[in-house]
Amino acid sequence: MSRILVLVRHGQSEWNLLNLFTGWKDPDLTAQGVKEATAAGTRLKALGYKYDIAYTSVLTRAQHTLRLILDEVGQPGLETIKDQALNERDYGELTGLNKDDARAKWGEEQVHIWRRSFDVPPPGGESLKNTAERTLPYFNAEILPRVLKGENVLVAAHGNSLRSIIMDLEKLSGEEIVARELNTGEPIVYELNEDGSIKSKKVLSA
Ligand SMILES: O=C(O)[C@H](O)COP(=O)(O)O
Repeated sequence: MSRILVLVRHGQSEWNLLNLFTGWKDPDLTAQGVKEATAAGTRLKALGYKYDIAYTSVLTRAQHTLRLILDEVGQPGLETIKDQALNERDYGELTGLNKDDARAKWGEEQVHIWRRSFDVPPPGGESLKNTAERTLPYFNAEILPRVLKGENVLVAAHGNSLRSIIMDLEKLSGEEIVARELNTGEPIVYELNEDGSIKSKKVLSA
């Protein structure tokens, strides 16, 4: 029984490239993002796992990343569940703004607080804590039980929706998780014990 859980942030998106706050907006991958997702699939393929189910958000960049990975691992038809619980954190009024312009307007420190504090939401948006309040009930009800019964599960999602899940899995504090940066298209492969604790973890870096 292998109990593999793979978490992967989408490849570079058009708005990542433009340095815009993205949140629930729906840009697709750039050519670079397509390469990153394909390379993530190649690295996963080398591990040799077969997956039982995949989960993704309702946003194009995560779904496209997942499709490219599934093609690479030779499971293009894998059952996939799309749910908005896995969407990126809603960036509220920052959505669509350039991150450097936002720093110029509100100051480096304030923008850093909005991006990386645990519980201070950007105006009209979600903090990481708010994000966890929707991702974790979904993860714990739908995804984790499948891994614990011995299935291999692939999740393609977003920087902050995955941070909230990693915080819970790795039992990190709010401070520890906001310091964790997730690279685009970089799979994190967990093997879990029967009780949900981590048996092993590998980050498949480029
Ligand atoms: O929504 C976004 O802009 C990014 O996907 C994540 O942004 P962050 O690194 O500012 O949290």
